[in-house]
Amino acid sequence: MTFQSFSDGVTDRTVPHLHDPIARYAQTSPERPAVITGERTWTYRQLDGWITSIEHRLLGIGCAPETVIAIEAPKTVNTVALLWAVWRIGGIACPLNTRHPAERLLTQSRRVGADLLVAHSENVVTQALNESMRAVALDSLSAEPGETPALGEASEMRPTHLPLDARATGVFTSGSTGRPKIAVHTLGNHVYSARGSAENIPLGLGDTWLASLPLYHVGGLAILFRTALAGAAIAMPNPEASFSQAVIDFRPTHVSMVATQLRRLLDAPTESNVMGSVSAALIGGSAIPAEFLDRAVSYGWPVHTSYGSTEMSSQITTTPPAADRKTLATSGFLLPHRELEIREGAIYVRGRTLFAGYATNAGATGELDDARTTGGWFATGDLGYLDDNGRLCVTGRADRLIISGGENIQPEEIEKELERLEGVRRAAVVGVPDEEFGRRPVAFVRWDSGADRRDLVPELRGVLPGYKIPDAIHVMPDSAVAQRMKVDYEVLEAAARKLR
Ligand SMILES: O=C(O)CCC(=O)c1ccccc1C(=O)O
Repeated sequence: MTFQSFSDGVTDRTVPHLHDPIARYAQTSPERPAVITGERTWTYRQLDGWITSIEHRLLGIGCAPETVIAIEAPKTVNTVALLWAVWRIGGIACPLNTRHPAERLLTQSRRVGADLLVAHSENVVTQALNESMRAVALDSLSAEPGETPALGEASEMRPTHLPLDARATGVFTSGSTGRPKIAVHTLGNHVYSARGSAENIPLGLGDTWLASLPLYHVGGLAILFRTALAGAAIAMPNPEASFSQAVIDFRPTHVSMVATQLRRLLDAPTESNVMGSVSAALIGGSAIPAEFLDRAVSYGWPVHTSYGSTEMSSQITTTPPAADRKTLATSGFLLPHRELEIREGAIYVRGRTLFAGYATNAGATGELDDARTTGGWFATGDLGYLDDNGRLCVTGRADRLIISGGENIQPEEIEKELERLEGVRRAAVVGVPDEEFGRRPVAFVRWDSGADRRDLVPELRGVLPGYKIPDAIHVMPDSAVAQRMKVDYEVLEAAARKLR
């Protein structure tokens, strides 16, 4: 049994309140940019005033501490202002995936126990009202006040201390299979996540973090907290703009991206110096194929690889600035305010960034399923180890492990090798029942357009032991691939059985 534990070294007593960072910067550096869009810049003073006006509208329609507010809203400055207003009144914001159809949005609003649905789409508001749900249009609620209040006026109206142990968000986890769970975070979870992040990736006055991830994912929300705590600015790209265009337009100092965005950036017909303004590119969400990492490193891009989860309020481990190639191949070092332990090859975590629990049928305010084992540890479901230097190496998901003839096969390892081969855009490996071995791996690949579609088995033989060579390699059906190249393994398991 491996047993290694890192403490965050924090010995101070829990600070129960946070001085609202936007109100604070509105006082101390009112003219500093808080949000930048293609059209204009909002200063901390202007954003603070805007938040205050939304706060009053929310209070005016009966919202109070612990009110659950489901939000269907695009990634815009209005949504940022709305979110901070919800946190100011002590509400619980549940941002919904805007790609879902209206029916699903209403179901999700019910699941979080929403007292109010704020929706960008008129159709969603109408349908909600038809089903006697309380709903209001984003535009009417978060319209910018006609006149921005004079300096200091806004923040003096209410106490601006936010309780860190209050529930602040309910986020739908993007599990690869099954019904998404609702992870409920406290405000303190997000705040300590941001503080630990800042100790590894410096962020300060004058910096700009591109809001390149959806606000309904924890990685998008984390950008709000990191920038607000640092007095930095968020750049809100036009929803139609590509990632590379947004980087060119805003010249941000910081970006967050998933592997697909990194790949698009590498493939974009721009020069390698597109990242010239960027001092930190945080890459998370999944493992990054070695080939992309190599190219990014060869361009000198300041990448940070990371391992995080919704339940841990984004990053858990991250590589430091200017890490060498070997370190970047790992998920990096444990950040402050988190603890990590490996038990029998499985990754357990706890600490100040660990969420409050999953919402049960009682919604985001009710009793939570706190999902912890003894000692407050949370099983991430991921497998991995800490290397001799204390860097985390993630090897795969526990629930995807294929046991074949008594041997453990981590499908992610085969996927990684397949994706390294010329012309393979995406690979997915699933286990299928087998009389002789119990289970055997079967692979699916998605080819690049114009790729030489060939038998890949001989190439795999050079890099994998025989028992890890898939019994078959099929072309991935379109029905198994969702947005962002996310694969539905359940669809593939069914397909693999049929194809046998
Ligand atoms: O894996 C997860 O669910 C969290 C991923 C995440 O938050 C993230 C994803 C991509 C880029 C940056 C981040 C981040 O940790 O901020």
